[in-house]
Amino acid sequence: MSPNGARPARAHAGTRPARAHAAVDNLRSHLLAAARTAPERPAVVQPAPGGGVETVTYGELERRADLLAADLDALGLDVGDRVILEADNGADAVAALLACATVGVAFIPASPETPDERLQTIIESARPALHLQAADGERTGVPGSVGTARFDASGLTVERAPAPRVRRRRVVTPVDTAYIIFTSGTTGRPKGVVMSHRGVIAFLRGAEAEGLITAGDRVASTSPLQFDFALFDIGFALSHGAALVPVPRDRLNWPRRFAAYLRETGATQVNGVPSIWRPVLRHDPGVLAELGGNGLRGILFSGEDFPLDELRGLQKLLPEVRFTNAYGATETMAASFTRVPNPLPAGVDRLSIGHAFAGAEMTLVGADGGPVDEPGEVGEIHLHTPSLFSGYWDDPDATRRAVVPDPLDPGSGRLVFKSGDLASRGPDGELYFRGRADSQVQIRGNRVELGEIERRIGEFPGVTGAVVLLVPRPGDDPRLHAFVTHGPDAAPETRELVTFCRAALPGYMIPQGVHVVPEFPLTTNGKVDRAALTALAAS
Ligand SMILES: Nc1ncnc2c1ncn2[C@@H]1O[C@H](COS(=O)(=O)NC(=O)C[C@H](N)c2ccccc2)[C@@H](O)[C@H]1O
Repeated sequence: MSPNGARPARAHAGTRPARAHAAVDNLRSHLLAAARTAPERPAVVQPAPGGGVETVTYGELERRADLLAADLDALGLDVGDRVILEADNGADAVAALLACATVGVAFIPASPETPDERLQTIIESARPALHLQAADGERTGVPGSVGTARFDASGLTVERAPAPRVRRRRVVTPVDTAYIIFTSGTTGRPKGVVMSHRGVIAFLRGAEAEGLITAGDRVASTSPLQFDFALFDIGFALSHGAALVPVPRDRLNWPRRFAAYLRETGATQVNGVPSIWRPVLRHDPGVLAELGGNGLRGILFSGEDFPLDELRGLQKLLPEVRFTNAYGATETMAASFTRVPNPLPAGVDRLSIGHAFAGAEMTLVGADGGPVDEPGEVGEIHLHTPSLFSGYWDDPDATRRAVVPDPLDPGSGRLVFKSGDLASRGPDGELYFRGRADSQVQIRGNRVELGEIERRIGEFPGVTGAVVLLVPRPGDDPRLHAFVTHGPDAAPETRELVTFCRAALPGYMIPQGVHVVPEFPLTTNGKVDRAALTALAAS
């Protein structure tokens, strides 16, 4: 199927057919469906080059995607080749990823902030045919083995053509790779999460069934492109025929500019990790109050626990806004969307991650490999889902550890995602996140869930956030370190904090090092950077 939908004449027998771009279950056809029915509707609302905001319609987005797809096609890339797509989120980046999907090349999203050495590691691992960056991108030093090109609304400008390929494939199928996300990988080398067209589309269909937004919504996206949260936002907005509102970083960090941009673009929904709300809550809560009355009707967050006092503060400013806790991992894009009561009842001290989205199911498995059904009992989440990733790039061992035979039905041949997350069930079977399996540590022979210590410290008056780590010491027992942020009043006294912990926790769970910090360091995806804190504790 050529990009604009007409089916090419089949080549006569004996020669290879011209490349056919499948229109069935291809990310491009799924995300541009609205271009068929309402091409004049807004697809992306973003800053205009000369100031103010501009709207790119579905028809214009498709035109740009077709232009880029034809230019990519002309480079002779094979189905399955990889392309690094380095850009900030925006209409041209979306057109570029749709173009990749059209011709069947896998895009590896990177953001301009990705450090050179990390990009180098990804290039060594993924061996991409091409590095694509925006026309005004500043990346230099891409290795000679990789072609380089720039893109904008007028198409592709090739600087260094990719090496000629042997083209074995001609049809893009739903099980071909749509993208590869290289996650920071808490341990060792980054893992490339390979996601097929079919996986993403199955997930987006499940998300649509949740009825969270309609075609009239405008979804503000605050995550960098290399975080699959951004890809979720793009897919979520476009698959509903809604508008995507990418939020540039320089708007995100200034509360007044953030609020003004949301108002100016008409954003009705804001998606992001909990930390995006910290600057506005801390420095300028008033700007949010006016937002609530100006069209903002939904906030969706994901990535880590939302500190409850911050969440309550946000809800107080936005009493009419609907809060959704989205839980899941890049390996399945996500797993559940759970409505958070607004206001969160006083007695609630843990957010629910509910039930899996329509078409998926989360089951809990105990350390013994058996089912965990008792309410309150902790088990590891195993996800039964059509949105399962294809595997980790070039790492079959890691794949086998994560994609396992269903422990509750091992003979079935079915595979499930072993999430590495712990959870327990509430009275109605809804799940509560209980931390990462690898953050469950043994201290002097006792099993300790670091989250329990963080929760206790978080109850201390004035504490606004707590992160507890077990920091190894060469030749000695590891030590429990607590990092604490506090509100405007005085910093908590270490002695008082420790006494407060002793009143509720056994001796082996009492932090031995307490560090009051102005704020927590964040990863590029906006999550608390535990590795940075560990280095701080060890220093
Ligand atoms: N709502 C949560 N509460 C608490 N811990 C959480 C939560 N969402 C993840 N996590 C944690 O983050 C891990 C996954 O990290 S990740 O692979 O970088 N993916 C993400 O963080 C975002 C995720 N792909 C996503 C994208 C778009 C919509 C929803 C979800 C999970 O295994 C959990 O440990």
